[in-house]
Amino acid sequence: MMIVLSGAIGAGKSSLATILSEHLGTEAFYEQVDNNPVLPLFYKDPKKYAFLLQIYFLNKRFESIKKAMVQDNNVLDRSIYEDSLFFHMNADMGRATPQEVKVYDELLANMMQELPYAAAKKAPDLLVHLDISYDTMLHRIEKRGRSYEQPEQDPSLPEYYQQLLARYDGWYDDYDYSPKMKIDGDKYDFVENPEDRQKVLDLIDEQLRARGTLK
Ligand SMILES: Nc1ncnc2c1ncn2[C@@H]1O[C@H](COP(=O)(O)OP(=O)(O)OP(=O)(O)O)[C@@H](O)[C@H]1O
Ligand SMILES: Nc1nc(=O)c2ncn([C@H]3C[C@H](O)[C@@H](CO)O3)c2[nH]1
Repeated sequence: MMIVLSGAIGAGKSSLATILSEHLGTEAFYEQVDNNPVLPLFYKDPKKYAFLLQIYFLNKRFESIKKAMVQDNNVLDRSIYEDSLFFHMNADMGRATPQEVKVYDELLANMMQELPYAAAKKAPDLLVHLDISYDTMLHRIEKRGRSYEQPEQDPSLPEYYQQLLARYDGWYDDYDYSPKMKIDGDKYDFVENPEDRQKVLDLIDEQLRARGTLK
């Protein structure tokens, strides 16, 4: 069983990946963040580092999907499809050249052809999208405390975060690579509240059962 989690910055993907993989007895594969040497550079100088960061993420994402595919059962913290959302938004903000966008899009398409699920041999069984409001996003970013993500470091970050959330709405509506479901990340505190955690797990189990993925 392959489950993919999606959602904006601080939506709770890593937290839910841990909870869900423990619940299902599967393995969690996390996005490389704290050991990512390019991410702090990007936040300091997005124009200079947007393309390099994107290549870094694409490479790591591909590596982690390849590892995940070896196991039959896994939970992936963020999908490869969202990387492109980030990059195109940054490009529209003037942080990547049209040539960089072309190279990235072609490389992504090439790499996707190598993924079994891209070839429709094995799509994810379910995409679980964590939907959060702007206020929740800021609160969670503060709570987690990565210094380079804090709005005090850069007054343009609130606008960046708002744009990202707006793009995610359209992205989820258009996503059609696999079955999908949304979880209200404002409503359910699955990190601190055991009752909320159980409700979220029940909602996901229900979707997996309806599709015969979970008996
Ligand atoms: N549903 C929730 N209720 C309360 N707190 C939450 C919830 N989800 C996440 N958090 C808290 O918000 C912070 C961010 O969560 P997490 O790192 O899981 O998000 P993420 O989606 O993986 O973020 P990113 O994409 O930036 O890596 C953490 O401090 C976590 O404890
Ligand atoms: N520019 C850019 N492109 C991506 O593909 C991408 N994927 C994640 N991130 C940033 C968001 C969080 O700060 C942090 C953790 O998700 O990494 C990205 N940033």
